[in-house]
Formats: sequence, structure tokens, C-alpha cells
Amino acid sequence: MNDTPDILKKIIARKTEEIAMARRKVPEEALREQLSRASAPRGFVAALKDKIAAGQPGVIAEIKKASPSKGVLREDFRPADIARSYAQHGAACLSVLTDVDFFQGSPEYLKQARAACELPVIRKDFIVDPYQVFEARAMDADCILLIAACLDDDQLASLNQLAMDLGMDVLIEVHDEGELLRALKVDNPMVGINNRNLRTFEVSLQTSLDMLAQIPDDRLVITESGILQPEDVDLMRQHGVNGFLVGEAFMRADDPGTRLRELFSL
Ligand SMILES: O=P(O)(O)OC[C@@H](O)[C@@H](O)c1c[nH]c2ccccc12
Repeated sequence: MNDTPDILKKIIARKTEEIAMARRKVPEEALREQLSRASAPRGFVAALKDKIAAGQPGVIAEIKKASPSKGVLREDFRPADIARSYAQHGAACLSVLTDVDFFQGSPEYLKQARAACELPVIRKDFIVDPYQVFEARAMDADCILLIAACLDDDQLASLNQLAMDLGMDVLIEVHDEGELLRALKVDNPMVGINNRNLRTFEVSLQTSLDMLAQIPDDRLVITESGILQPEDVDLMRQHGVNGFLVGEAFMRADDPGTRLRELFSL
């Protein structure tokens, strides 16, 4: 935590302000009351496992307008259409960026994408506070992302538990060995290895391969970021990695779902 990368520091500082503002508008008690009106969670881990059990890759297809490292990825940005295209072409799950300031995302995009199809959806954001976990469920998210680099052990365990108590799945994201060992202490079936270094934005698929030996067989491994061509998919599958989180390759394509089918040879 002491050497939190700069962009993460900046994003988390902004999150702290956003959460304070949100709390003033909708106190946590009121937010919790909204949860009874949320739609029942769709099984995120279950959807991935079903695909993989059928011999297919489990693809989490991302809906992301822009990123701090690449700028705007897609001008013609219609989340419901993108969601339908992903669902038609074999995605297991969706990932929707809800961060406004750094990724040009929105909670509205998550709701629109989820309402347009039957797939489970992860809220992709920088979660550091229980308030955001309640928010995620209130916007109908089925899963949340927890980034190990943003959280200490106690936060990781308690936010993970809260999400599970609310019926959601959790993707714990790591980028190095220290974070992986911390993630493995948490009672959670899924771990994501981010191939992108959030400090330098450098991407290396070797990051995933290097950590595999230390992950017990009962964890579902998701390789995240920088999967751009069929060779990248083949490399991961040769090493037994069948879970993928892909954004940029799809966002730059005319039809994101068609690109998904091509990339994964479905
Ligand atoms: O667009 P890419 O390189 O396919 O990567 C997708 C996803 O892994 C990336 O968006 C991501 C991984 N972890 C994150 C944490 C926050 C925001 C974004 C991310």
C-alpha cells in the first residue's frame, strides 16, 4: 500500500471524494433499502465455469469507452448494442466500467448493458469502501472487482465478504506475487491476473504465466489485459488458462461481438 502506483493514488483520491459526495446525496441506510428492488444476481463464476466445462474459453467481454493509457477507444459507444453483440457471439459475462473521470464510464451503462441481455455483469471500478459494494448491487451488478493493490488485507477480506453476503461474486485482481499471495488468503473462487502494470501501463502476458504455478487448481484464473490476437489466446490456453478479460481488442472493432468470435475462434 505504501508504494501504491501514482495513477492508482490519483484515482483513489478521487474515489474518496466521490464516495463522500454520494453519501451526502444518498446515505448508506437509504442505499441499502434500495437493494430489495435490485434484480436477482446472475451467477458470474457459474457462467464462466459452464463455458469452460464445455471446452470453450470463458470470456468476460468489456464495455469501455476510454482508458487513461489509451484515451478514447470507441467513439460510437452504445452499451446496449455492444452487450447484445457480445451475448450473441459467445461471451460468458460482461465487464462494464462505471468510473466516470478516468474511463468515461457510468453506472447507467452497466444498467443498460445488463438489461439488454441475459449475461452476468461485473462492475469495473476502484472499490475501496463498503458503500460502493452496496451501490454495485443497487445498480444490479452481479460481481465486483477488488484490486489488491488498492486494499489492505482487512479491506480485501471484508469487502469480499460483504459482496458475497449480497449475493455477488468477486474478481480479485493482482499484478505481482505479493498481491497474489494476499489474494489467495481470501475465501474466493476466482483470481484475475492483470497483465498491465498500472504504474507504467506496460503490458506483458508473461505476468500471467509467471504466476500460474502458485495458484491452486481449484481457483478460476482470469488473464486480464493485452489479449489482442489469436496467438495470445492460444498461448494462455496452452498453459491451462481458460478465463479471459478483454476490452480494447473489441472496443476498436466495428462489431465487438464479431471480433470476439474471431479472436477466440468460436
Ligand atoms: O483493454 P484490455 O487491454 O483488453 O484490458 C481489459 C481489462 O483487463 C482492463 O480494462 C482492466 C483490468 N483491470 C482494470 C482495473 C481498472 C480498470 C480497467 C482494468
